[in-house]
Amino acid sequence: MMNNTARAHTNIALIKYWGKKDADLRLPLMSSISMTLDAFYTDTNLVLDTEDKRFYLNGELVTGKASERVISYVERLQKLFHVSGNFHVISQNHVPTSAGLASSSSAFAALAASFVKAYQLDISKKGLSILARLGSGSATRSIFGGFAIWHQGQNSATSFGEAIDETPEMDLRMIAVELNTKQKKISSTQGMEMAKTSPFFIPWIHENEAQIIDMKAAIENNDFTSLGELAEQNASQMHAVNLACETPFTYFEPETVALIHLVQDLRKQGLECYYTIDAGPNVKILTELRNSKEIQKAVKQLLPTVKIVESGFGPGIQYLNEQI
Ligand SMILES: Nc1ncnc2c1ncn2[C@@H]1O[C@H](COP(=O)(O)OP(=O)(O)OP(=O)(O)O)[C@@H](O)[C@H]1O
Ligand SMILES: C[C@@](O)(CCOP(=O)(O)OP(=O)(O)O)CC(=O)O
Repeated sequence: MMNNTARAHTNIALIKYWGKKDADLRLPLMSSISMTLDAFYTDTNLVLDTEDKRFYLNGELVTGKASERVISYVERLQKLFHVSGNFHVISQNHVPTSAGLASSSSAFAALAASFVKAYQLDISKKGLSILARLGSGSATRSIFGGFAIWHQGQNSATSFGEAIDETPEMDLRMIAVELNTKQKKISSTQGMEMAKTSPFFIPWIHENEAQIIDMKAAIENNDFTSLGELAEQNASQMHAVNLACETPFTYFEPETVALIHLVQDLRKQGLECYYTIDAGPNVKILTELRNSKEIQKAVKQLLPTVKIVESGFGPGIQYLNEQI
């Protein structure tokens, strides 16, 4: 049996994607910039010519909505490339699923890559990023390591991810504080639709262009302080949009807010760090290597039971061994 296993690492957006202009094509209303992480990843093998269509995640058969999303995604790619047949998607998440730790970014990047391998298609990384986008927007950026940008584009052909710097020199660590890794109630797809009802949604989109320019400059200049300040501001704005919706909602839990205060306090004490938060309660703290251990100690003191995972820059898409 051919092994088509692809490994994709998750990425965390520093300038976030939160809003679509075309839901079916997953065309965003803004560009986004991310850091690919080495600590979290997904391995996915698309097995062809099976008796039926199935999705296995972490060794268990998945049914219902989560399975439909994955199966209909593969069917969509099959149509695009004029191929057909049954398949099994066999995937392992080395990241908590649906908890705002970007499992969908690594999931659909790995699945798109495995599809391309299974059907022996000759696709560039840019093309692969476009295919990944059809599964989950943030997956466009997980094709690349280091820092990546997703250009919002005008249509499917112009909305793709690109590497900014795959082997950055910046001393940047991301400390993921896993408060709660239960599946969230409002998926990212739902959350960003609801966000459109917020009076802050249009201003949020307008801020994006300048933030992208500034974040690119911070990366180019190896400027951790500017990167952290911008990332924190951008994440806070995204969560403010959600709180002001017609039906207000938030992904924050009490511990999320406690960690925001902790980061601010540590900064006052001279330990430079910043937070970013995605569609879930978990907090990611941006810092430099020299302060990382002390910050983790402070988090443990405040919340002794949480799991903490430190991450550096991860690589782009990879294929695992050829034969099994
Ligand atoms: N390994 C996998 N293979 C295929 N689909 C997966 C895999 N892991 C997660 N998914 C699917 O990805 C989606 C998770 O996206 P969702 O937006 O809810 O959560 P998330 O993990 O917080 O990701 P993000 O932070 O990118 O929003 C779910 O539909 C889930 O079933
Ligand atoms: C807050 C975010 O993590 C939202 C990610 O949203 P998804 O990429 O999961 O959304 P869909 O395209 O609907 O699948 C910000 C980001 O990663 O840019």
